[in-house]
Amino acid sequence: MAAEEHEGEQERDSIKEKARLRLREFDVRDRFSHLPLARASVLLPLMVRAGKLHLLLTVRSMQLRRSPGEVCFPGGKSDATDKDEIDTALREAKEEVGLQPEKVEVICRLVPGIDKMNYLVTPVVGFIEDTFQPSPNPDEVSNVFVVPLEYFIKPLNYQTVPYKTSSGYHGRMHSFTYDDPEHKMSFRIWGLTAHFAVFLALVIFRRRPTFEIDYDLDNLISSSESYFMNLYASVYERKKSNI
Ligand SMILES: CC(C)(COP(=O)(O)OP(=O)(O)OC[C@H]1O[C@@H](n2cnc3c(N)ncnc32)[C@H](O)[C@@H]1OP(=O)(O)O)[C@@H](O)C(=O)NCCC(=O)NCCSC(=O)CC(=O)O
Ligand SMILES: [Mg+2]
Repeated sequence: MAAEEHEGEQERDSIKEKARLRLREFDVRDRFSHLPLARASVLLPLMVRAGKLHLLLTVRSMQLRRSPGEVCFPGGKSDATDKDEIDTALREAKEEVGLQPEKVEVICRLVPGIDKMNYLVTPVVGFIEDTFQPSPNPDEVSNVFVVPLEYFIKPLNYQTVPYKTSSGYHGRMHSFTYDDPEHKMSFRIWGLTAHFAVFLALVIFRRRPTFEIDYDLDNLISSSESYFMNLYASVYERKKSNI
């Protein structure tokens, strides 16, 4: 093996090892699995390219009823046959982009989010091979692209949108526009997907982003969990009053 190649491999291994250690500290395992909401999972697929961590994202097909044309992670609703949130994420990633489950090194589950249909959405983080070639299922996915993870703390094109959910919860929504040199296209990453990407970047880099966030960086675990619990409480109160 050539010397530079060996160096490249070592560098990649050390980037991955650092990320693994940080991510494991934030693993929530099944701590939120008992909550009485419908469930979905997404896979946050990480890979190392040119010495940097990258995140793989998809563009939803225009035919889909829910969120057509929006950028999201591979993922979907839980199926009765899924053992847990990890199973759901891996099954959906296989269906949508042809990623073989055995080619994913699952690292952890992060604090969930809640989507506009009140699904509890669990992000599952895993490493995939840097050489992975997606085969998107055209019924569900119209495009696949990768973004350097750092973009989600140091973006070139960023907007923040204040919002209020139907349950009355006030928050901040991130919106990134990423000019992808590979596709020569711009992608807009916002909402729940951007929320997960930012959190992942904060966990791994522990650096202050160039925009404002709703977490205390010095207490990221507890502040991300209280952010979620506030959101959950507002959804739950509303669900109860609708019964
Ligand atoms: C929550 C989710 C993980 C749930 O996943 P999916 O919606 O992909 O669910 P899924 O994969 O199980 O199925 C998608 C739909 O496709 C249908 N479907 C499945 N196979 C199909 C096929 N072969 N042909 C046509 N349709 C098919 C399913 O029946 C389902 O329809 P049906 O649904 O009709 O049963 C995702 O929706 C998500 O990531 N949402 C956030 C996206 C986002 O960030 N958008 C930007 C901002 S908006 C935002 O942030 C607010 C928010 O979304 O909350
Ligand atoms: Mg899906």
